[in-house]
Formats: sequence, structure tokens, C-alpha cells
Amino acid sequence: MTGTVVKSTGSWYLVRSHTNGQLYKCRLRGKFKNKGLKVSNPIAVGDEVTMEDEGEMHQGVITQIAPRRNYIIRRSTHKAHHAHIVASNLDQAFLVVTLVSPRTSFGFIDRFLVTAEAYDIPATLIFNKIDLYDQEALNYLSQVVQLYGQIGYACFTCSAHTGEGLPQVRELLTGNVTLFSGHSGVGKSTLVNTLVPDLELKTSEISAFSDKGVHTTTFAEMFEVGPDTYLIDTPGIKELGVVEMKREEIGHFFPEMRERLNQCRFHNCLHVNEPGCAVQAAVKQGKIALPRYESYLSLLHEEDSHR
Ligand SMILES: Nc1nc2c(ncn2[C@@H]2O[C@H](COP(=O)(O)OP(=O)(O)OP(=O)(O)O)[C@@H](O)[C@H]2O)c(=O)[nH]1
Ligand SMILES: [Zn+2]
Repeated sequence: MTGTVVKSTGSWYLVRSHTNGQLYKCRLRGKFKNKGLKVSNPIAVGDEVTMEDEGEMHQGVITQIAPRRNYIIRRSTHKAHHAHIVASNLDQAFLVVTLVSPRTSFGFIDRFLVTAEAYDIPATLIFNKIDLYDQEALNYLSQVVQLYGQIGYACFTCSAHTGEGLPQVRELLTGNVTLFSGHSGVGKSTLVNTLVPDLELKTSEISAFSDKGVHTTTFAEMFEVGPDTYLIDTPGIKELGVVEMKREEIGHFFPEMRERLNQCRFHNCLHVNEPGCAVQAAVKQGKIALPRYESYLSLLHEEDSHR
């Protein structure tokens, strides 16, 4: 039978069967190669697999994996020099952010967006806790929403507490596989709780398979929200994932820079202090927002320091 992987620890995999809707704790049969990638988990959340029921206690064996549309990786926390595949076959990624208590930095937001660009996964910003915003904060919010909206990123505002804006967020989820990300305190858990029906039940169903004493909170988990609608929560995972970027590539992951790159005088322009640079000109003219350009520079310097 076939199924979707809903949790992957690297030593075992939880698969939801398409045949009977039941969960199976699976191991792998044979080698599953990930081209050019050393991974601690060859099978990831979101993978479509073929498995054999082993007959007892909902145990199974994964024998085949369907080709992935996309996938996100991070550094493995338990295996040196290995990557962990966070999730695969995603339709979109949401970053939950807040501008008050706590305030998500532009740097954090832009890193998420750059990573999503690199993986070619559509990204949306969800501004939560709007019930806490005073007039000043609301004005700031509309500036930030305008900034990212102009670049082409969908922005939504909501409050997990009052329920404002949640129907719109629900609508975005419908028919998609959506990964939820966000740094600590922004209310991601609260949001996921209100968006996934019977989350507590579903969580306990999944954790019933966990080995005693093993903390698995840093592994993504997939939940059904409705027909053909899935949400992937990433508890304890702060970043969307990691990508190895060449310095010359980084500008391509900023859409408002990307469209100007062929206007720079030098084809290998890094847009720092080169003459005839279309990006620097656009920043001076206010066509590229300064915080975005600063995020670009800090990513560039990070890559420098890795050399
Ligand atoms: N006022 C207000 N508080 C919220 C809202 N959403 C969440 N909170 C509160 O913010 C705090 C953090 O929420 P969590 O859901 O635990 O945040 P998280 O992003 O999952 O953070 P971690 O659990 O640390 O990863 C809690 O006290 C929530 O009750 C909201 O829309 N408005
Ligand atoms: Zn340039």
C-alpha cells in the first residue's frame, strides 16, 4: 500500500496509509540514496512512499519512495556533517511573525524568504497578535505589509486569540501542504492549535509511537486540516532550512534585486560598492527598501566569513 510520511526521526518513520488512514511505524528496506547529499533521514515528512504492512502492532516497511517535488534541509542535530530533510513536497511555507511582543527582526524574515526563494517554495508572512497592536504599531504594521507586499509576498494579519483574520488563513491552507515556521513566542503553536481540528488527539496519536525518553520535538510533524489539506508544524526548528549559497547567487533570491541584476555594469557585481550598480541606484532612489538591502549585505558578509 501507499502512504504519506507524517514524521521522520531517521531511525523510524511514521506513515499514514492511503488505504485505511491508519498510522504505521516503519523502517526501511534497502538503500535510499539522496543524490549528492549525506542525510540522517533518507525519508522525510511529506514523502509519498510504498510500504508493506508487517502484520503486527501497526509496523511496516518502506520499500519505495516517489520522486520529490521539492524538499527543505537543515543541519542534523544528532549526526555530524549530515543534513536532516525537514519536509518534502510542499506547496507553500508560512512564517508567523509579530511586530510586538516579541518583535521579529527584518533579518529573520528576510533569511526565511531567501531560503524559500532558494527552494522555490512560495512564502507567505502571517502577522499574528494584532489584538495587541496600538495605533502606532498598526501604522508600522501597514508599512511593513506594504514593503513585503510590493516585493510580491502575500501578507496576512490575524490574532490567534480573538480569531480575527483566521478564516482567511484557513482559506489559504485549503488544498495545500503548508509548512509553518516562526521563532519562539510568536504564537505559532497557538495558531496551529486553532487551525488543526483535534490537534491534541492527533499529537498524542503520533507521540504514542515515540520511543520512551527520546525527545523528538525537533522533528517536523504533518497534520490533516481537512480534505487534501495538510499542515506541517516544525516545533523547535527556528529556521526554514539551510541553503549553501554562492555570494553571486544571493541577489537572485531577493525578487526586487533579481529583476535589476542584468542592469549592473559588471556581470559579477555583488552590489556593494561597484560603479554602475543598478541595485545600489535603486536603493538610493528608494525603489529597494533599505532594510532589505541591509539583509542582503549581512547574508553576503556571512558567506564571506565562511570562506
Ligand atoms: N495577545 C495575543 N497573544 C497570543 C496570540 N497568539 C499567541 N499568543 C500568546 O503568545 C504566547 C506564545 O504563544 P505560543 O503559541 O506558545 O508561541 P510559539 O510561537 O509556539 O512559541 P514556542 O512555543 O516558544 O515555539 C502565549 O502566551 C500565547 O498565549 C495572539 O494572537 N494574541
Ligand atoms: Zn550591482
